[in-house]
Amino acid sequence: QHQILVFLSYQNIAEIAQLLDVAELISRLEAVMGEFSQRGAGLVQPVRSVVPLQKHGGFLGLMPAYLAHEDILCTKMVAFYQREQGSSLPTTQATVLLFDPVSGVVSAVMDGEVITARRTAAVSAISAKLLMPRHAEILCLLGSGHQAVSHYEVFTQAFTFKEVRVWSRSKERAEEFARAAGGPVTVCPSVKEAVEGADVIVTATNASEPLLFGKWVKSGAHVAAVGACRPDWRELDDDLMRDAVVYVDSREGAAAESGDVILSGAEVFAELGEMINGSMPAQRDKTTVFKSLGMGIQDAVSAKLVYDKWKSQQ
Ligand SMILES: NC(=O)C1=CN([C@@H]2O[C@H](COP(=O)(O)OP(=O)(O)OC[C@H]3O[C@@H](n4cnc5c(N)ncnc54)[C@H](O)[C@@H]3O)[C@@H](O)[C@H]2O)C=CC1
Ligand SMILES: O=C([O-])C1=[NH+]CCC1
Repeated sequence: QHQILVFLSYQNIAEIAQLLDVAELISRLEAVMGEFSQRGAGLVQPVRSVVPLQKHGGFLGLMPAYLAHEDILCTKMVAFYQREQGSSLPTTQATVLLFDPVSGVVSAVMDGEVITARRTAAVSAISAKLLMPRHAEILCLLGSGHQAVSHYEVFTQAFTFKEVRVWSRSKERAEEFARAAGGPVTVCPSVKEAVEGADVIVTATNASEPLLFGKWVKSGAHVAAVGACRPDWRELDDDLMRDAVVYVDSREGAAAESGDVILSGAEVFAELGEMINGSMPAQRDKTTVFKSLGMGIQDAVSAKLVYDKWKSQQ
């Protein structure tokens, strides 16, 4: 009898978090990103289709992927919105469907919150591992929402920093973030003060105008830019985009969706996967930007990890 895993309640979100081990996830993401950048026939992932919800200031993104070698068929549906400050509605909500690729039958329906948060931070951590200064001491997080939290968790698990800073539009939110963090976090009153001297900067905001300016960024620093996923949204200014060596998760994705890339006219140097598979170098000594947009293959390997771990416990 066919059994479908349904992980959609609040309790299930905690279960997914328990099943999705960060170290395992990083290793699976490295493998799939490296394979993606070879553009072999074994991996099918169209650029995300995005349906604008103009009336509501939102978008619905559809993110299918098929990984032939591991026979993983998956799609994520993610709704994301630009909310007024203080709105109680969530900005990002996702659901992940995993299929049996032999029959096409759905094998799992999962809430996508943990998968989206953790796999995005894990991909940023891979970029930082390859591109941040060798003796990085200061991590700076811009934003204090879901992605900022997951980046804090994954980065402090993967690396050791002497200082972690956070800046957020709302000082109260930044203070809440610092209180909830598992270690000391300095709350900074401005973006400038937060980023000055930082070795690694994560931008994880819903901004649509640049908030991080190149003139504030230390030479040689690494920026993992996670927000601004629409062609007319920005987090980074032109100076930073043009002066830094720019890496992306997918060249096609960046050309279609990244306002920071499209509007600055910056050249994309390489994909993260090209560094992983050795076809392009990691320019660690330069100032670097990793522009992340999110990919269906990342959700697919994450969902498969959760599913396999759950199955092994049945
Ligand atoms: N690259 C990727 O794979 C993914 C990217 N994202 C993007 O990451 C960003 C953050 O997502 P979440 O943490 O889930 O959202 P969230 O709503 O939990 O947090 C958003 C943060 O941005 C801040 N913010 C909102 N508008 C701002 C503005 N105009 N200027 C400065 N700060 C502002 C908020 O105060 C909050 O700290 C979003 O842009 C989202 O679309 C989300 C999922 C995956
Ligand atoms: O990859 C993803 O899930 C998203 N990227 C931008 C908004 C959601």
